[in-house]
Formats: sequence, C-alpha cells, structure tokens
Amino acid sequence: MSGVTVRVPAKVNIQLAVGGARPDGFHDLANVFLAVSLFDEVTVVPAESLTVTCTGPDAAQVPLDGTNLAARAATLLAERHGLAPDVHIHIAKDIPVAGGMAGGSADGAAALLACDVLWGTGSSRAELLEICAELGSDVPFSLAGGAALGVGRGERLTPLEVGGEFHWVFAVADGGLSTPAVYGEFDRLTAGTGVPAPEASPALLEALRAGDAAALGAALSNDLQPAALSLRPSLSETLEAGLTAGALAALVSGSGPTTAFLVKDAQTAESVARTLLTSGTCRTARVASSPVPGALVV
Ligand SMILES: C[C@@](CO)(OP(=O)(O)O)[C@H](O)COP(=O)(O)OP(=O)(O)OC[C@H]1O[C@@H](n2ccc(N)nc2=O)[C@H](O)[C@@H]1O
Ligand SMILES: Nc1ncnc2c1ncn2[C@@H]1O[C@H](COP(=O)(O)OP(=O)(O)O)[C@@H](O)[C@H]1O
Repeated sequence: MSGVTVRVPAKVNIQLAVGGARPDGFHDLANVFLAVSLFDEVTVVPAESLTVTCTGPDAAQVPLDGTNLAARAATLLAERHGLAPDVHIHIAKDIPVAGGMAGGSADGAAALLACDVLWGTGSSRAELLEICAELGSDVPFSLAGGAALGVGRGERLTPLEVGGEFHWVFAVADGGLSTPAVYGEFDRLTAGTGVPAPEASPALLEALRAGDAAALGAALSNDLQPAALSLRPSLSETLEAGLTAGALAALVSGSGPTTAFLVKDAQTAESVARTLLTSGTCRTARVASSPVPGALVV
C-alpha cells in the first residue's frame, strides 16, 4: 500500500460549561461539540523515519517536530504494537491554527486512523478512542464527529441526535490564543465565586434534536468567552459585527479567538461572511455547515 489519507473536520462548541479547576490542572466540562465542514487532510506514507510536513494558509504556525499531534498519534500507536513509527505525515491544513476549532486534535485523530490502516494494526473503535483521549481532551471528538456531549475533560463522549442542518460563519482572528492561558484566565476571573458543576443545557439539546436554528441560537453558551474576551478585547467588535450583519447568534469558538456565527441558511452565511470580511474586525471569514462525520479514510 502506498499511502493512506484521512479527512477530518473542525469543531465548534455550542455549549461549553466549565467547572472549577481539578487537582490535575484540568477542568470538568459539559462540552457540547458539533463537527463543522472545515477539514484537514492527513496522509501517511511509509518512510525511513518519522517526518511531518504541512501546507495551507496557516502552515507556518504548525510545529513539524515530535510535538505535532499527528506525530504523537503515530508514535503512540506504534509503541502499542512494538513497531517503529516510520512514516511521513503530510497535513493539508485548512482548519485555522490555535483558533479554538481543534485543528491539532483533528490531525491527531486523523493520523491515528491513517496509521492504523497503513500498518494493519486493526484497532477497535474503543482502542482508537482510548489513544485519542491520551493525546488530548478534544481528540476523541475529532475521531467521532457528528455531535456529542463530552464530560470529564471533554474526552468521555455520548453521541447526540441532530434533527437538521445548521449553517455557520467563522471569523478567523489574527494570531491564536493558548488554550491553557484561556483556562488560566477563566480561573482568575472566577476565583472565589464558587463555580457550579457543569451541566448540559436541556434547551440546547432539544434545539439540536429538533434542528431548530433559532432555538439553538438562543441557547448557545461558552463559559470561556469572558476569559477569551479579557485576553483579546477586540473580539467583542467581531461578535457585534456578525450580529449586525444578520447572524441569529454569536459566540467565541471554544478557547478562541475564532468567533462563530449561527445563521438561518446557506445564503445568509455567504452574506454575513462578506460583511464580516469588509468589517475589518477579522482576518478572514469562512462558511460551514454541520453536522459532518468525524475522521474518515478517503
Ligand atoms: C477549550 C477546548 C474546548 O473544546 O478546545 P479548544 O477551544 O482549545 O480547541 C478544550 O477543552 C481544549 O481541549 P484540548 O486542546 O484537547 O486540551 P488538552 O490538550 O487536553 O489540554 C491542554 C490544556 O488545556 C487545559 N484544559 C483542557 C481541557 C480541560 N477539560 N480542562 C483544562 O483545563 C489544561 O490547562 C491543559 O493542560
Ligand atoms: N497538527 C497540528 N496542527 C495545529 N497545531 C498543532 C498541531 N500539533 C500541535 N499543534 C500545536 O497546538 C496548538 C493549538 O493548535 P490547535 O489545535 O490548532 O488550536 P486549538 O487548541 O485552539 O483548537 C498550536 O499552537 C500548535 O503549537
């Protein structure tokens, strides 16, 4: 076999309920993930040693050493099977980097699936999900796709029913935001307030099940948004610009700084994206729909 390519989607968190910091430094979450139609493609081919290349508009920001999540995935799978992780990994990157859309996690899940097929290691779905959880809290969802509630660190998934297609615009900001820095700012902002245990919103889950965009818009929430806005105050102007342009609702995607706009249909997505592009409040604007499947061999 010459090589294996896996296509993998980005995510938006339609609800991100964050509890207090745990002794291990992580936060318990009720994390409602939705996979959206921005994709990376990861190709693995046999090679003399483990190497990584990346192309795409944000490629310069992607590490090409052993810290790349795709390289870590190949190494973890190889270790489990007593193999050498001798593959060349190529990432065709279209998901914004450090944007709160789980692009690195997506590449980790994609490389894991691609190597499992290339090496014929035949891992079960449960084994793949376990390795994903070792790679990072968001990685299991990148493998699973669709929509899911993630609890614990966000790695323990329950699939969710979605009753229709939802349309989005994503405003990509200049530069990224560090996920640990945003959780750290959340801790600083909530210190001494008695953070409640995170719970999924019944209204949000019902809107998702019904495919009701207006109801979903009313229920979107992200507990990390005040922290992301505190670190990057200019994002409030982007949120405002998208709402003025006709979005049903707006929120920061995960730890940011990408902002997400739910719109009523594909046509409105195009017009909101055009307005956002000319507003000067973001670097670029992308349209997407949801849900889409998780990592798949192409
Ligand atoms: C915020 C979220 C929302 O889905 O995603 P992004 O917006 O960054 O994509 C996730 O919780 C990010 O998950 P992921 O990026 O996989 O994080 P990990 O690699 O597991 O952890 C990186 C760091 O984030 C913090 N972290 C992560 C997950 C969690 N439940 N609590 C945390 O406090 C910790 O500081 C940890 O050291
Ligand atoms: N394959 C990868 N693609 C992008 N970033 C990666 C990858 N592997 C490791 N990283 C690192 O992870 C950081 C977070 O990137 P990313 O997953 O795109 O954002 P986020 O965690 O905000 O969703 C990057 O700044 C980069 O240093």
